[in-house]
Amino acid sequence: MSQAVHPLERSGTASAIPKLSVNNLEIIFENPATGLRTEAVKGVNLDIRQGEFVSIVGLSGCGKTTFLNAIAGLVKPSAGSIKLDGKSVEGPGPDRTVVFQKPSLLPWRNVLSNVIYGLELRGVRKDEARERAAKYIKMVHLNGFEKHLPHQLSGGMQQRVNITRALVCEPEVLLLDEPFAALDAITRESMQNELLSLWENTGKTVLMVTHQIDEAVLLSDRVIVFSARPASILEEISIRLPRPRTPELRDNPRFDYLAKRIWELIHSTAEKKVNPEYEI
Ligand SMILES: Nc1ncnc2c1ncn2[C@@H]1O[C@H](COP(=O)(O)OP(=O)(O)OP(=O)(O)O)[C@@H](O)[C@H]1O
Repeated sequence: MSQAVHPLERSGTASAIPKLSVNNLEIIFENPATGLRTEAVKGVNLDIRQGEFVSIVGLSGCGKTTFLNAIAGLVKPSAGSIKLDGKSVEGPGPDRTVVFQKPSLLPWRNVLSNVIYGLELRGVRKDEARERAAKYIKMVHLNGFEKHLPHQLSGGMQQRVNITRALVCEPEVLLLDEPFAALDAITRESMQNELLSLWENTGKTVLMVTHQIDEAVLLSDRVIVFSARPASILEEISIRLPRPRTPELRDNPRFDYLAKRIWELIHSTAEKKVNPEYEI
């Protein structure tokens, strides 16, 4: 198998400064009605390089989405810091886009119009917006469906529009929260392949939350295993498998070994006792 050049090397942007830098992150939710607190994230330190593909796995409810939302600027850290290109993240910004599990398309807008919506909000000229949208719609093989309304698309196609809508804004960092969870196995596999080729073509930095261990191994440069809540990093696993990655890689014994290792780590943390909430 030929070894593809990693987007990081191809772009020539390898730098000592991480793209994203999370330091001692702590997130505690407070319920104003009861005064009870839920500690979701505790003491997370993580650096992500430009062009890296990193996945986060962990038990349900451990704090993965909270962590991703903090990087998106949607959740405020209780302590610690998040830096993007060395600058503190204080809220949402055009440099980051989140793709959630459920497509949130505007039902009255067709595919093209949904894809260019974010560009309209950013004041991008109409002709430029259409040109950019056409490029990404083609990349995800949705050309021919530009005039379809969301309800005229399958779930997988809707999620492709959702991802296209995020990509067309050309964010520096793409944040994916279980983007393929609602899809059947076959559609999921084809979406994983599309995501891989999009990532290879665009060189974006990707941070993805997933419950699918094999998906994390197949796509990522690194898999971060979170502990039970409050999320802390249990282990970082480098995925040294050749690229381009194809589904056949699942037959590679190394793939099996890595997936089993991650599974064991998650399993080990399931034994940990978790307090649902504690009083201030
Ligand atoms: N807005 C909020 N207010 C209060 N508590 C919250 C809030 N959002 C999340 N939590 C709590 O934080 C903890 C972590 O939730 P989070 O959604 O980050 O977990 P997760 O790992 O993404 O779970 P899953 O894999 O099931 O999606 C949970 O105990 C949850 O109840």
